[in-house]
Amino acid sequence: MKKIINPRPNIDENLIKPFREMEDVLSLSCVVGDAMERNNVMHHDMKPKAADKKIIGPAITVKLTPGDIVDCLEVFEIVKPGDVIVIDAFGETETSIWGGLMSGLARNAGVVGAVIDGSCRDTDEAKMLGFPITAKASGPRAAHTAYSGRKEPIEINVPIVCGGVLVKPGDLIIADEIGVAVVPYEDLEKVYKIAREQADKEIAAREEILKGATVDELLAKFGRI
Ligand SMILES: O=C([O-])CC(=O)C(=O)O
Ligand SMILES: [Mg+2]
Repeated sequence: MKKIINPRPNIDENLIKPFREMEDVLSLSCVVGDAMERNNVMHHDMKPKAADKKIIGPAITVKLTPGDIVDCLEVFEIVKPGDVIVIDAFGETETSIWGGLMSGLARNAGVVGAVIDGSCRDTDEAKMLGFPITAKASGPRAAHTAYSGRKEPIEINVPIVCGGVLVKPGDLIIADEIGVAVVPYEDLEKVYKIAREQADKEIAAREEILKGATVDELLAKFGRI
């Protein structure tokens, strides 16, 4: 059975940290998506299913196999604190490939969230643990792994498609209650600059609106709404 387990890529935390510091920015997935000309935004049905917490961190990717999807237990040996586990389960919504015990293992490893193009379960447990999961669906039926003992076929740290977007190992994931934006690793510096500028303009515009500014006044001052 196919099994590819690539090491974690080298990730410069200095490129990730400024995004982590944007945690309090409202509509963060929108702001970061805008900074990429509204590209690299996952499908709208990728939504939080567990803890009410933003997910910001570099992707450790998992690619499963349609028709034989397994739990990605080996990923816990590779992840580092701050990572996000991103799983391509081919949009399969009837078989969950992530559960509460896995959320606990991920949390213990310092993983800041899971993003799943597929289904998860035990979301009550993940909420109790404070572990955020963004997924397409949730439901009780799980993969065969616990019965079969098989942990393959699986590929870890290969390029995947998740929520319709290409995700390479090390790309930055920004997931909030609105959705998920993916910043390619090589674009981090450029996208951060644009996103920070937009966030600052929005903070200023929000204040003006609270004071009663009109559309024309806002356009004159900020160039856009
Ligand atoms: O049994 C599974 O497939 C996963 C699960 O429920 C858990 O991690 O708690
Ligand atoms: Mg469980």
